[in-house]
Amino acid sequence: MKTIDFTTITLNPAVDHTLFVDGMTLGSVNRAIDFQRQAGGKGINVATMLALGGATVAVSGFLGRNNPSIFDRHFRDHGLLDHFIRVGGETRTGIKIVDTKTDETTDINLNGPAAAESQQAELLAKVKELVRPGKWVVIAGSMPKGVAPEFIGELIRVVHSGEGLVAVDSSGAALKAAMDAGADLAKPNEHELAEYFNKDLRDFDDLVHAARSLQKEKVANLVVSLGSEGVLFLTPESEWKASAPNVKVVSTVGAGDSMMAGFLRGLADGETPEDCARMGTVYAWNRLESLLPKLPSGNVLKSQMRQIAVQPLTEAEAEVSSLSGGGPRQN
Ligand SMILES: Nc1ncnc2c1ncn2[C@@H]1O[C@H](COP(=O)(O)OP(=O)(O)OP(=O)(O)O)[C@@H](O)[C@H]1O
Ligand SMILES: O=P(O)(O)OC[C@@]1(O)O[C@H](CO)[C@@H](O)[C@@H]1O
Repeated sequence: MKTIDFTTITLNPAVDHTLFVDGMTLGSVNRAIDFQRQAGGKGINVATMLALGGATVAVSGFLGRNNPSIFDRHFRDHGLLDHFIRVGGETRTGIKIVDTKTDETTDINLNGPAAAESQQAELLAKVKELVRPGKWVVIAGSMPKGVAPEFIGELIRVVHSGEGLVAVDSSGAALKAAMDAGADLAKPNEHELAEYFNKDLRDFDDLVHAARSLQKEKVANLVVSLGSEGVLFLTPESEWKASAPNVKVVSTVGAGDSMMAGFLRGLADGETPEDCARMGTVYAWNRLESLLPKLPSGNVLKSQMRQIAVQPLTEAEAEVSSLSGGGPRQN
């Protein structure tokens, strides 16, 4: 089999329908000024950005048998190695409404087809085949019907038994199961972090405290994405905060997935944690400014890396507390 640099697993992919509306009004007729339909789902989005960066990426998970063409085309166009298990029914739709007046994106994610126990066993066998020692396997996105959150733990054990590394982007019970099973990297956003600890994170202090305790107790590499406020990256050796310069946001769909791709690319290339935070932010930045996934040439990427503001987390904490007197964050 071809060399595989990364594998991504999307248990619940989606055909994303992005609608641009100039001023959305609930309860009335709205007209879209633009529309885009593309193959999506968190693991597929991560894989696409990794492939655009030059990596060989295998994609797996569960894909509906009845509407494969948009995915077949996407995998072909990006050179993704298709190892999806086909399940009965249609891959679900994800509706993304981008309000160009407020710059807000609203997601309505539909339910996808169920994966039977035999198909889950098939996926575990497939992942066993795809794992490579020292290479990252990404498990990203929600769980489809019929799949228990603990299945993520089973996937992690298969990857670890093949000496691979696991990065997880999930939420709720699945994130808990992944933390208990010993994932090597996790990328919750601040809401998922609050949900994990079942408490409000009222200010930056609360956020940092929660991130530190998750990193110390459960996961070596913790990435906490903070939307327009940037990202935190905590490892056993160091803690960083990074943010992009002024970004002209076209859509936020897939920004977190692109960030994950950039971090993994940095880690796989043996970059410092500081440069991994830069790379993650640059990948997210490029995704935010384009409706279709894209990455610039190496030289432009390098110059973008230099524009990312990165500081030790302790420095960011001191800045925030001197600005706010330690009070609640102003978003
Ligand atoms: N408006 C913005 N301006 C600048 N950077 C942004 C903006 N929105 C997002 N980013 C960058 O993209 C990264 C990921 O965005 P965000 O935190 O929204 O993703 P997420 O919530 O993790 O995504 P997902 O829904 O895929 O889990 C952020 O950490 C930040 O670096
Ligand atoms: O329902 P999930 O699996 O949590 O998220 C699915 C999804 O919103 O995530 C991607 C963006 O991150 C989209 O391509 C896709 O529609």
